[in-house]
Amino acid sequence: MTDSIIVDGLRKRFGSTLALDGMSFTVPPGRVTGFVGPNGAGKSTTMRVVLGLDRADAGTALIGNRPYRTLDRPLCTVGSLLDAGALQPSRTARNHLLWLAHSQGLPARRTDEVLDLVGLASVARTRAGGFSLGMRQRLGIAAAMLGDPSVVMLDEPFNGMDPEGIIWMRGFLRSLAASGRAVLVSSHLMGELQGIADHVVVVGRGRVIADAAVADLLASVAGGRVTVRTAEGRAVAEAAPALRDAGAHVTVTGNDTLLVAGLPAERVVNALNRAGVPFSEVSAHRATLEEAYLELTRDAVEYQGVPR
Ligand SMILES: Nc1ncnc2c1ncn2[C@@H]1O[C@H](COP(=O)(O)OP(=O)(O)OP(=O)(O)O)[C@@H](O)[C@H]1O
Repeated sequence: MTDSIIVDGLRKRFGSTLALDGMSFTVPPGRVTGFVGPNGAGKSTTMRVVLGLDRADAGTALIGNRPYRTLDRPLCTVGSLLDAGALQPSRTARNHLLWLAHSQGLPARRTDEVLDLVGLASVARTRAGGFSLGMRQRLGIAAAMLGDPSVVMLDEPFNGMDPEGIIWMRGFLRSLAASGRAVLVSSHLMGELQGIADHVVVVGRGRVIADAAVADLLASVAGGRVTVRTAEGRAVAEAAPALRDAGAHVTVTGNDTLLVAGLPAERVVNALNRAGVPFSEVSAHRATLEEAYLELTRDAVEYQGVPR
């Protein structure tokens, strides 16, 4: 599979709101790309434009080098889940999918295959109106997979899922990428993306703030904070000056503990050894994707709580 999503210079205004302000990124095949940003950053609008549901004022959105509207059999190229609530509550899960399959000229047997795929085979003949949000998400994903698409785009698929559902979703998204599909997943749950996304596109105020491999993003934000534990009483008088001489910013956090910034762990060890300060621990902090995200989006949050 070789299809990508290519978003280039999208602009979209709703009245006085500039929802998209030059949104540009690519989602290549074979990996999970996380699409993250604060409320109102433009994630849903971007996905709607890619799917031809909203028209951009400027810019282009292509799937496999073609605009969505020109695809011959859209469900066979791109599968999407934007709103899990969008179903006929009186239809059974199977009939919902049968109706969709029929409208796209897809064989009826695909409905049973995708119900199996998402773990809903046992409730195939239950009315979807009674489904929990997590089950609706699964049904929405089953619908997205009907045409065996090469591109998959899911808006907040973890919404309403219980822990078991979240574990299932993680494995499912990884398997989609492993089979060569281009996968775009929006989420507020940064912890979830850390486990599954290879790459993240971070957006704020309608444009891209960061477009990077998860590993690179974490390294850039880690900031090299290191915790040091010395022998009792030697943190202030001996370790701190030695580390400051080596160029570190040092905060003494206890009688035998220090927090060091601006010096990698190996150089912290070297400085302590040179000064003859015994220590029992030198540990580098690993930034989480959540920390990286908060740092990147600090200036892009539309609604920020003001402490009173
Ligand atoms: N149909 C619409 N009419 C008016 N304004 C809209 C419409 N759709 C989106 N907007 C506005 O455009 C901006 C971008 O919204 P969008 O839903 O794309 O953001 P988002 O990143 O998906 O946010 P969330 O995480 O809250 O879903 C917001 O300010 C939103 O209020």
